[in-house]
Amino acid sequence: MEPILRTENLTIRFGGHTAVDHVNFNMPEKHLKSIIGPNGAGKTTFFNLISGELKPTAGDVYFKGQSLCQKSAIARTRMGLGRSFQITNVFPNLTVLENVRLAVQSKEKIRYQLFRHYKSYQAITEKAEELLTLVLLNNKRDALTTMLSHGEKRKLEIAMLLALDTEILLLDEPTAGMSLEEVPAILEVIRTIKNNGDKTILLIEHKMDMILDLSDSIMVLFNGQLLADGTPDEIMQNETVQNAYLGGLYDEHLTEVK
Ligand SMILES: Nc1ncnc2c1ncn2[C@@H]1O[C@H](COP(=O)(O)OP(=O)(O)OP(=O)(O)O)[C@@H](O)[C@H]1O
Repeated sequence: MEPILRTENLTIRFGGHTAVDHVNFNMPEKHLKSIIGPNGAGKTTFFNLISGELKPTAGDVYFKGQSLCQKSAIARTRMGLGRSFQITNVFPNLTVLENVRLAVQSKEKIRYQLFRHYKSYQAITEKAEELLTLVLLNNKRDALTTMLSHGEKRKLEIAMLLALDTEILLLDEPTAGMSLEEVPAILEVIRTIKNNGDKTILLIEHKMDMILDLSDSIMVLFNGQLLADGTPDEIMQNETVQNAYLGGLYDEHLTEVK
């Protein structure tokens, strides 16, 4: 079966530095794959190449077998590749519900262009509320976005990404900058999305316990190259990964690999 997403020799150079170096990877549908690797390994750059924010120097990305090299980031989102919003893209002085409603509306507008009457307005609100419940944020629906904690903002980003209803979700460090108490809620949100069974998820994370808990597979980037790709067990036992990256950096007491 054709993977839903794959890359072929994906490469980008910044001046003399090759940040992503001939990466071949593929994702089966409805799979959750995590990307790990030390700082500067090329994880975010790899994401940006997939989402279309960066153009590769060589190689290509394929969505359901279709080449994406000529597709803009917006075109890729329309096709079904969603990347989490940065919170800077939301309206800080609107409420949480209003922001998600706008995201739902933008998706519906793309599809139907017919949202003028009350019934559809109500449907949008209901969809937004459903998403806020899914990300455990419904209790903050009437709060101004600017008042949210960091963890709550990350949940809002996920709700807005889900509003776009894309088949693939690209989540770049959803727990970055969170307090330890906030992490389990995000873990729960991602687990719920995964268990709903209709999304393919690509996740960049540094928290090893979370990665091992959630992932169907893990790929390891190192100096822009794909060092390994396998099940969590395979990756934990992979000698090359141990020597190059995990060895000495990860033990059972240390939950975050940097
Ligand atoms: N626009 C750019 N111009 C020049 N160099 C860049 C650019 N973007 C990324 N790089 C370089 O490419 C390399 C990979 O960066 P990237 O941010 O993808 O790593 P990362 O694995 O996501 O790291 P982190 O875990 O710290 O987020 C780094 O050496 C970085 O300095």
